[in-house]
Amino acid sequence: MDTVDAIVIGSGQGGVPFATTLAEQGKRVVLFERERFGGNCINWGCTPSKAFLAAAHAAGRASAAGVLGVNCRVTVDFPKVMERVREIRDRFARSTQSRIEAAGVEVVEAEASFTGQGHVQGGGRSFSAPVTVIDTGSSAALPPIPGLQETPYFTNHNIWELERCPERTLIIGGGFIALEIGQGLSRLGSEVHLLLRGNRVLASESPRVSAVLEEALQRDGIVLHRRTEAKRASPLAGNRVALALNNGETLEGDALLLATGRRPNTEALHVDRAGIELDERGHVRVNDHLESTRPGVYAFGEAAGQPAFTHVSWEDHRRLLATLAGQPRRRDDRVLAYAVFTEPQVGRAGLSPEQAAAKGIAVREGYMDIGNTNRAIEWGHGLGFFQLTVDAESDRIIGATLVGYETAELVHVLLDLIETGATASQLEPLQHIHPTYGEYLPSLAQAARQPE
Ligand SMILES: Cc1cc2nc3c(=O)[nH]c(=O)nc-3n(C[C@H](O)[C@H](O)[C@H](O)COP(=O)(O)OP(=O)(O)OC[C@H]3O[C@@H](n4cnc5c(N)ncnc54)[C@H](O)[C@@H]3O)c2cc1C
Ligand SMILES: NC(=O)c1ccc[n+]([C@@H]2O[C@H](COP(=O)([O-])OP(=O)(O)OC[C@H]3O[C@@H](n4cnc5c(N)ncnc54)[C@H](O)[C@@H]3O)[C@@H](O)[C@H]2O)c1
Repeated sequence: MDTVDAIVIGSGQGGVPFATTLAEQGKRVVLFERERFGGNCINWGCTPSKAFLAAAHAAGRASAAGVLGVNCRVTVDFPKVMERVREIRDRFARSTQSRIEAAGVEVVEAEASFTGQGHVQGGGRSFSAPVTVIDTGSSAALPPIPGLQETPYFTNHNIWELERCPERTLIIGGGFIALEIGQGLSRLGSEVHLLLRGNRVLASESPRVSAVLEEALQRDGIVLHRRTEAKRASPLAGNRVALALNNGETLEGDALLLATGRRPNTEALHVDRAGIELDERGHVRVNDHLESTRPGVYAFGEAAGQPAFTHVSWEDHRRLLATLAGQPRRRDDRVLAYAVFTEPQVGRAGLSPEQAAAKGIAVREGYMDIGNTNRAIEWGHGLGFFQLTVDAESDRIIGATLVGYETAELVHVLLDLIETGATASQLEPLQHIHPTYGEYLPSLAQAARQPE
């Protein structure tokens, strides 16, 4: 058993900068990784999905350019698309490994687990440290469908190995992954069917977000099956699949993608041996400062049940470094922002009106149908809206939902205004560049003005 200054389990989006920062300060740091360097985001999440969507949206935009008078015949070299996706993923994973090694972090390429004494072991090595960080992320949660284990299926983990575009893809789920990968496959030539357990896509967002996305997905030719559950999965010849549905129908496809949420990677850790508690969903139970029920053992990112976004895990590493340095930071001390990278995109920051209502905050709303604006008409973008949530009492901007072209970029304006405590009255007189989508943000603040 070896004593070091810090142990990090998992080379995810928070674990790597946490380990390298301490190592660069001269600390002895050991990092365990059981699979590929860079975790979910680089290998099976953000990086491959966004490289894939770059190709898909290029195809989608070219196919839709007829409204501009530009007629394109799109042919997709699917193997080349996927080769590029994997090359970018592999490049990012290699550069993560180089970064870890250059910082002087000791790497153990093995699965880590706790011993009864609270030490961490793996790959025939055993360590103890005053600070241990669990950054083990999550994996796809599989729906309990009879026959699934005998049926070939994809998750976000293996879909990037596809060599041929499936003629017909069945996707279970209507959340982030189903929408991004589903729209991507559709734009690259697959007939995509989304099986929604409920009545709408992105059910965690306001219904008007779902309505715009559903319209966009249907324009792409995606078939939505509402209130539809698979009762049995079966393999067919040639790696094809059949799903028996709750409405009595059977749907056959060339590929099945499961996109039904996540489960934390905490089983293999045997945390119970070290007196570290998990919550009912398997996340490491942490306090406001990301410390587990065992002093000196911390968890962040998805393993700790933080919102499942890369920038949240990354921010968690800064939160923990600051906490260890005696500064007052909490696990939720930033405004949550995120985006769905469909077309149109969904850019979100802070509270939706529904979330504000659930917290008992009285709000005013600003709303604009962005499809009718000059910019959208000039560019031929028909779909989208901008929405602003303003605290009725303080006039502060507390949330925004932007659905439209590249709104994942634009929403940062509002994120920064929320973070800095700006009011709608401060946004309203600002001057933005013409002709941009950004120039409608002051008008959005005006739309949220208190009726005189
Ligand atoms: C398809 C998809 C697309 C996504 N797109 C985006 C996006 O565009 N933007 C965004 O912000 N987020 C996105 N996400 C979410 C984002 O990828 C995750 O929230 C983020 O990677 C979580 O980081 P983490 O630090 O919690 O863990 P991870 O990045 O998952 O890292 C955990 C690491 O721990 C390792 N590990 C697990 N158990 C052990 C063990 N016992 N011993 C040793 N090593 C272990 C794993 O192998 C892994 O490398 C996407 C996710 C998916 C699935
Ligand atoms: N752009 C991004 O930042 C991005 C992209 C992809 C994923 N992510 C993160 O990863 C998380 C996981 O993505 P996801 O799409 O797997 O989860 P999700 O929570 O977004 O969606 C899960 C979907 O599966 C459905 N579902 C759940 N259990 C089911 C069952 N048993 N049968 C049928 N349907 C079922 C839900 O109704 C929902 O539609 C996201 O919540 C997000 O935080 C982020």
